[in-house]
Amino acid sequence: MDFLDVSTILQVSALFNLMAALAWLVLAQSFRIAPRASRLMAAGHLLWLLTQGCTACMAGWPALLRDGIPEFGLLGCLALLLLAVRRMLRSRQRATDMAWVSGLGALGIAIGLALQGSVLAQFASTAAATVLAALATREVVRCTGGELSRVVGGLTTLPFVAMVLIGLAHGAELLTEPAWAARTLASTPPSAARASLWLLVTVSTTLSLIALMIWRVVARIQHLTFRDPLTGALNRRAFEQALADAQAQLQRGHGFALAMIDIDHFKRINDQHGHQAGDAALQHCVRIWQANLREVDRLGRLGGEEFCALLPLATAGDLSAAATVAERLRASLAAQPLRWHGLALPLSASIGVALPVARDTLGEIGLVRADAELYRAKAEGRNRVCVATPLSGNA
Ligand SMILES: Nc1nc2c(ncn2[C@@H]2O[C@H](COP(=O)(O)OP(=O)(O)OP(=O)(O)O)[C@@H](O)[C@H]2O)c(=O)[nH]1
Repeated sequence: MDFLDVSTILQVSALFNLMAALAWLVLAQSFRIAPRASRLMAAGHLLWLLTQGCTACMAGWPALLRDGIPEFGLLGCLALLLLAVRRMLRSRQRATDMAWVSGLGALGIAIGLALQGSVLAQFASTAAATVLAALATREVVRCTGGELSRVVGGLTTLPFVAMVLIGLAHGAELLTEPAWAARTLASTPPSAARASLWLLVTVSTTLSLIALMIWRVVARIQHLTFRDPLTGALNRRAFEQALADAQAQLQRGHGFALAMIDIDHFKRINDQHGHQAGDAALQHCVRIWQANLREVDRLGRLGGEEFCALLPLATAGDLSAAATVAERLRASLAAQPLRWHGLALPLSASIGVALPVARDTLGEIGLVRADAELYRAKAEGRNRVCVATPLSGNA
């Protein structure tokens, strides 16, 4: 079939890489969407385009260039892809592993070229590129696992897995078929099947990255909608929704408790050390409390320096379990002062705990009672937990 000849596929691939590079640049420059990741992706596509372009027209070039350009190009593209994936997913993974793998790969290619054995150069670039693709796969699985549905997560990961498999197959081919491998990539144009496979992988990897970017934008919008921008705790609206949901669960026998929390003498921090210190104190408190809560617990900022923790209970009505959690929140904050410009600012909080009642559809009774206990804790000297006696009608 004419439309499947190698040069047509390579032209389509070149056009695709050019368009993709431009699209990533527009996203980065005009829309400021994941700008660094988008720029890295654009650089990756342009490098691939350049590599393909050189490969197509270097018949008369010195052997060193003919053999070296495709291998260094492949390695560079995979390194850029891994960096882009990590930026896109806001991974905290350092780039040390990427630098080591790329460095060793480049060294292997250089040794292969110096020995005039393109097999070694090809093998080094394939091995390093495969490891980089595996690192990118691991990153995608780690960052999206549990966050995306299985189908979407699987589809997004698939192109990266395919890259690893192609790398492994090519590596095995180089090792087991030395007669084939003795010919260089430059002197052996890829078959139509191989060129199509690479085009497919390039397109599907780009689509995957776009899916990850959309996921990131949606996650950001959700964060802005449901989270307090300063501390990352749920905002009031989201917390009230969580409370209403928990109340609905209470009717079905799933109990929960409310712990109303207020930082003690917070105004003093603002007055003595400035508003920025106050903001840092709020972030410090939430960081500590989140670390002492379970995944199922919900922490909301109701306003100013007032927070509320919604604590699902394993046993409905188990007030002592809720009191234990509240005491843990209090004690952990009291034990960890805020480090601020060389000072250690002690912080404490007063906490009121109450059990909601099933007859209250919106959870307001629970909130009011937890609030009353909070004020009792303040009145009794602060930095303490006060627990409400259960009302009749508790689930
Ligand atoms: N830095 C900062 N301060 C805030 C924020 N929201 C509210 N505040 C301040 O928090 C302070 C709350 O003061 P008060 O209500 O008197 O409470 P307090 O000083 O903690 O006293 P007690 O609760 O009685 O222990 C006020 O000065 C508010 O301006 C915020 O987002 N950042």
